[in-house]
Amino acid sequence: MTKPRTLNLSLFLLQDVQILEILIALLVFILIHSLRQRKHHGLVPWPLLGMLPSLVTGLRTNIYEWITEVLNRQNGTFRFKGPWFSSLNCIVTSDPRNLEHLLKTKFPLFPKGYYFRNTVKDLLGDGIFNADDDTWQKQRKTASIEFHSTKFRQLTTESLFELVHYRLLPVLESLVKKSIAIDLQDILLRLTFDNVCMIAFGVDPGCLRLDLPEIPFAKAFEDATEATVFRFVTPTCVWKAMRLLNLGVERKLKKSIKAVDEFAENVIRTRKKELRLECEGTRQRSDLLTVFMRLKDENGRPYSDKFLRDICVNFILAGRDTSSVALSWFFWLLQQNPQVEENILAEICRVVSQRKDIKREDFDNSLRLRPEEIKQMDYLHAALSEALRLYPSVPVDHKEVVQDDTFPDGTALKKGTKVIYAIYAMGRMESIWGKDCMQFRPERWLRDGRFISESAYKFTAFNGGPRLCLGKDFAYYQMKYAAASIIFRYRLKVVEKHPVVPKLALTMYMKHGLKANLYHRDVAQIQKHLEDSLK
Ligand code: HEM
Repeated sequence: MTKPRTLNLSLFLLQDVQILEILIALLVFILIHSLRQRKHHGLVPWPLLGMLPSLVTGLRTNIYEWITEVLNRQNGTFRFKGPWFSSLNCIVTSDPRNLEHLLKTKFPLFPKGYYFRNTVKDLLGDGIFNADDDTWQKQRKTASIEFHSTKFRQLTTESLFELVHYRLLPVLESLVKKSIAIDLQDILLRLTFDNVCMIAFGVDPGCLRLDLPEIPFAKAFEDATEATVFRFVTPTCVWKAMRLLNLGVERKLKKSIKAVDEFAENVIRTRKKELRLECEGTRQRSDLLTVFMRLKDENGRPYSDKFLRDICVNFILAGRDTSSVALSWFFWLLQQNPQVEENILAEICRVVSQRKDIKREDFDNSLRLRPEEIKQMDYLHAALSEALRLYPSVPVDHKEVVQDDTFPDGTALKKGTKVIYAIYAMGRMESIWGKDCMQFRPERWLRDGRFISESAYKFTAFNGGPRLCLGKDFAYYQMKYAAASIIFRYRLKVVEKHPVVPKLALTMYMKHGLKANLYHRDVAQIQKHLEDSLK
């Protein structure tokens, strides 16, 4: 009677041992496989999951630092393998030779592509950031003519002057008087939002006011970009299912897009009304939205409200977030590099002291910088470029391969491959910027005191080739004007222990803003620079 039981037990143990052996063999196989793969790709590809576990580690820390570290180990290019069920496979590169190939030499082979368009379509629609081919070309041409017109330049100079002197500085002054710590990023976002609306749609939304009003649109816009970025790190089938079932992040996205749409629709409705009045003989307008409203599509019909909505949303994204987050990182870097701030102050005093009939007493709070003076500020231009090198407003960008090709570094590219170019990582590579690549050193941009620009394929903060940022000149002018006006009057001190980290979004916001106290600039400090300038 005991025999069969012993047999059963032996059989059971034997089975157990076999399972254990199989498991050990499998583990050894995975380990060897992973180590071999790691040699090739720098990241461990797990069966079924691909390199997803490594990506998750990156997402839990600082994703941009993680990409930089992997790219540094892999000489500037690596192939990311996602799980078998996902659409995360892509090539990530920071090699300037590849960038030139991608953005200029073989530009037609690398559109934004179906995957990108599909992922951001709910938010950006067919707007310029999300368009290829004819749709892109038409918007680019129209916007380019407008951006380079004298009228537009005049409009941008005047609107910025008004915003800085009648809104930004009074708001800062009132906060200084009340000794209240401010979120500088929030204030700058308000400034650039009002500014882009004024130049792109001729509308002043009045975000930057003394009472710093709650702007539901701004919150909705931030939530929408954040949720859209989440789609890039989620398998397509998963986010599509979540969208269908209206769950989690997708639910939030839908809600925030609704608020964004309402804002854009309101702008379009108001403008249409104004255009009708214009026909009846009131004042003429010539902002970007009006220009598009006067155009006809390929069927000779006016553009649809949906397309006009896309144009609005894309220009807000282009003009609002980029300059304000760049300025926030710039002020954060100044805090750690007080000598750079001192040099900027010295430059402002030197440039202004060249005015005819300038008197010492003119160097006070009422001083208003002039456009031609802003253009002479090469050191400030260099310092902003240096901030954008280390903290590019668009930290990564995306293209898709439409025909088999090979990168100059030898990487084979199959049709349909997604290519990520890591702009943040490019700014921090020793191979591109030298041993001091991590230092904030505006001098690297100067020769004999004059600003010298870098190749767009090394310094890709404004993109390059046919899709070079259309607002680059305006952005520099805007950032220089706002920065110089603030630095001349105030000293900034970031609140102690305030965490400064990037947020995962389409543009590189500071996750917790930039909480700081402002103090009036010491008059003696200004007078000293003035004495030096007048020597
Ligand atoms: C520091 C400020 C800025 C930075 C770093 C910046 C950066 C960029 C980048 C990286 C792109 C390429 C995006 C892509 O194709 O995926 C881009 C495109 C563009 N930018 Fe800017 N930008 C800035 C400010 C502005 C401003 C203020 C405007 C307008 C008011 C503007 C208008 C545009 C437009 C219209 C495009 C689309 C160009 C195209 O696809 O043909 N940008 N910008």
